[in-house]
Amino acid sequence: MYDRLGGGEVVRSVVERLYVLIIEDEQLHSYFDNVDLASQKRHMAALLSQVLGGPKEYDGRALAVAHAPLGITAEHYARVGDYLTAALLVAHAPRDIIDAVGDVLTASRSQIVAESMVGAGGLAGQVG
Ligand code: HEM
Repeated sequence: MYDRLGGGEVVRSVVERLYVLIIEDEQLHSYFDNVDLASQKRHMAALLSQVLGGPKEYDGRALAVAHAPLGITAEHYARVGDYLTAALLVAHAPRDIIDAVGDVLTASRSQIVAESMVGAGGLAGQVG
C-alpha cells in the first residue's frame, strides 16, 4: 500500500494536510497549543508509513501513553479520523487503502479516546 500511495513523499503531504485541517479546526487546535508540530508530524508520518507497509521507523510513545492525559472525546477523535480520510482522498488514495487506514483507526480508538480507556467517566473527568 505504501508504494501504491506514492511512498514517503505522499505520506508526508497527507500528514501536512491533516495538520492544516486540525489546526484550522476551532474544536481541535487547542489540543496542540503546546505541541512541537514538526516532531508531531514526523511521528504521525512514521506511524502512517508503518501502517501502510512502508518503513518501520516509528519511535514515538505508545498511543495510549501519548493521548491519555489529553481527555480526548469521541467526537474529537471522529473529527481527526474524518480529516485523515479527507487528506487521503485529496492525495487520490485508492478506496482499499482508505478502508485499511480506517480499520487501523477503529482498532486504535480505545487507546486514544479518554472515556474508552478506563470505563464510564474515563480519564476525561479526572485529568485537567
Ligand atoms: C485518530 C487517530 C490518532 C492517531 C493515529 C494519533 C497519533 C499520534 C502520534 C503518533 C502522536 C505522537 C506521540 C509521540 O510524540 O510520542 C500523537 C500525539 C498527540 N496527539 Fe494524536 N493521534 C490520533 C488522534 C488524536 C486526536 C483525536 C487528538 C486530539 C483531538 C490527538 C492529539 C494529540 C496531541 C495533542 C498529541 C501530542 C501529545 C504530546 O506531545 O504530549 N490525537 N498522536
